[in-house]
Amino acid sequence: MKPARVEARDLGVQLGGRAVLRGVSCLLQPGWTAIVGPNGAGKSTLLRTLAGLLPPQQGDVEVDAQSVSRMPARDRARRIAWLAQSSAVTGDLTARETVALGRLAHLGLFAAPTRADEDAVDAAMRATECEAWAHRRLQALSGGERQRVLLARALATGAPVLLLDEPTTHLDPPHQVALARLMRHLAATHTLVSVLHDLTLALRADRVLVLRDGLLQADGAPGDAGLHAALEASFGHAIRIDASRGGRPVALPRLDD
Ligand SMILES: Nc1ncnc2c1ncn2[C@@H]1O[C@H](COP(=O)(O)OP(=O)(O)OP(=O)(O)O)[C@@H](O)[C@H]1O
Repeated sequence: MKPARVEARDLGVQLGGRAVLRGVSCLLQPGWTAIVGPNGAGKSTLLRTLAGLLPPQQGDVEVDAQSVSRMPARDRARRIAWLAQSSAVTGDLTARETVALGRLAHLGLFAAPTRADEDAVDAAMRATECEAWAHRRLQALSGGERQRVLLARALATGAPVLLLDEPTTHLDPPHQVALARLMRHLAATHTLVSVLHDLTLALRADRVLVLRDGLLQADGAPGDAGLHAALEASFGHAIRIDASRGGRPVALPRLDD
């Protein structure tokens, strides 16, 4: 799979009469980019706009120099996979049937899944460790189990661009660690973008974008002093970035001072 390059230029999005994104530009290269920022900063809106699900009133998004807004839906689905922040679950599908939906854009009309489609579904379920519930109904799974199935559906698409909105939501600590490892692994072959609230996890990405009030405040590598300053400014006095531990920066909550 050839990793893709995603370019957002001067994005402006208004929702309910409010400017939610204001002139956001960024170039997302193969590797792992984390998007962080306070609640309501516009992170999910940016991800939906990058995915081509929300047409911006201003600016454009291109994947490998092709505008996502003009891309046929099937092409878009093969190139960009999106994991929503909270997915409403309806219907009676099993976990495996849900993951198999990720292959839809690869199937011809009325065509049965090929061996390659079945293998892609199995591999995605193994990657997020959800094979054990393959035949259970999605609706009957816990929040964390369901999140892993929905992540597997995104992986099963085989899309080079993965846009994950708060993928660690509902996951227990061991599965948060497993997901962090998976994201590092996927970053070698994908353009992976994840919205995260866990700043220490975000500082494991190759690059971190800080969004506040719809404006891009910083775009830097985890070691950049400018990025640390933007994080501390964006989250007020609630956090402190400590760059000294084991050579990797960590975000510490200020509980006692
Ligand atoms: N459909 C909508 N109509 C009006 N306003 C909206 C709509 N969707 C989102 N907003 C507003 O846009 C702003 C940005 O929302 P968004 O979900 O992108 O924020 P976020 O950074 O992802 O927040 P969080 O960390 O809380 O998930 C918020 O103020 C939100 O209330």
